[in-house]
Amino acid sequence: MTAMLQVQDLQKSFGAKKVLRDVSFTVERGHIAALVGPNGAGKSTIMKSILGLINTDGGTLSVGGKKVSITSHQALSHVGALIEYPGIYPFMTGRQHLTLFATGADKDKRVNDVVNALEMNKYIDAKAKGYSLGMKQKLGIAEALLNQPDLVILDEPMNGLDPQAVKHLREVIQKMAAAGTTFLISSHILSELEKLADMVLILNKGEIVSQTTMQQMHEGNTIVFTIETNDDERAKKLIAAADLPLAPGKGINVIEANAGNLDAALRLIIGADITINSVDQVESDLETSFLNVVNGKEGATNA
Ligand SMILES: Nc1ncnc2c1ncn2[C@@H]1O[C@H](COP(=O)(O)OP(=O)(O)OP(=O)(O)O)[C@@H](O)[C@H]1O
Repeated sequence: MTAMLQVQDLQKSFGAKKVLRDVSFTVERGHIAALVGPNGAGKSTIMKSILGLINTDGGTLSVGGKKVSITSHQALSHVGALIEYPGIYPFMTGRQHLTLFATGADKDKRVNDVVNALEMNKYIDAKAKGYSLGMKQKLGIAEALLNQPDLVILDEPMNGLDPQAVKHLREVIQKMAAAGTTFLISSHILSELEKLADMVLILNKGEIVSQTTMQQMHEGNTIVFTIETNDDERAKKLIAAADLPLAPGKGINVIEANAGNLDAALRLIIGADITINSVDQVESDLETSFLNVVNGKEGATNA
């Protein structure tokens, strides 16, 4: 089956600065891909390239099997997007904005559906000049989702949204994905992307350094146990002397790279008559994996 989004060897420089280096990835229909990376990594540049908003220096981009470029936009007729800040006209109501962008035979129904889905009824008929940051952001998202797109590209969609709205947006996106819509989403809120996406692309300095499913990311995570004792200093020395791997930090953080490391550490501590107060498994999450990959502590895993 043709991938919904295919990016192949994408290159982009701004003047002498190389911003994207051979970026390649594929997102299949109905999947939610998270694009994560430090500030300036090139996330928005990738998104703008896919949307044919900027010239690229090399590579190919295709949506639903059709090529996209700055001069060829036909493939984008079924793509919704929110890049950076939503364009808002202060003296128009939210509903007027949506009606302006709605396509298809029953525009009013499309507008009502998206307003209901994103719970914007209370303010949709007020002028946008009175909207809060979060309300404007939701209007921008509503525009992106309005026309039943096949592919949706959202750059930092959670910006300005309260936790309730973030949760609600997640549910709307997952429901649309289950019905076949494909998403490419960037965000700095990694904990949210972790709940939302099923695929993770980590971008660093214009290169995809890791491309994996969310499940593989979890499975590949290192498990760390933190042990608290009545004599951490002595316990730590014993563990280090036995060559058991310790993660940096103040407490005793044993890395369970091989099964049995925790057992061995606990035996050493008990054997030395040191009292164990607690043993906790440190939550391993997307943030840890992200930091590891970006800081070069892990090799790239290509799914
Ligand atoms: N129009 C432009 N002219 C010159 N340089 C640009 C332009 N747009 C982006 N850049 C540069 O390209 C690099 C990547 O920018 P981009 O906005 O794609 O990063 P990002 O990953 O989206 O960052 P952030 O997380 O901060 O939004 C940055 O160094 C940025 O300064």
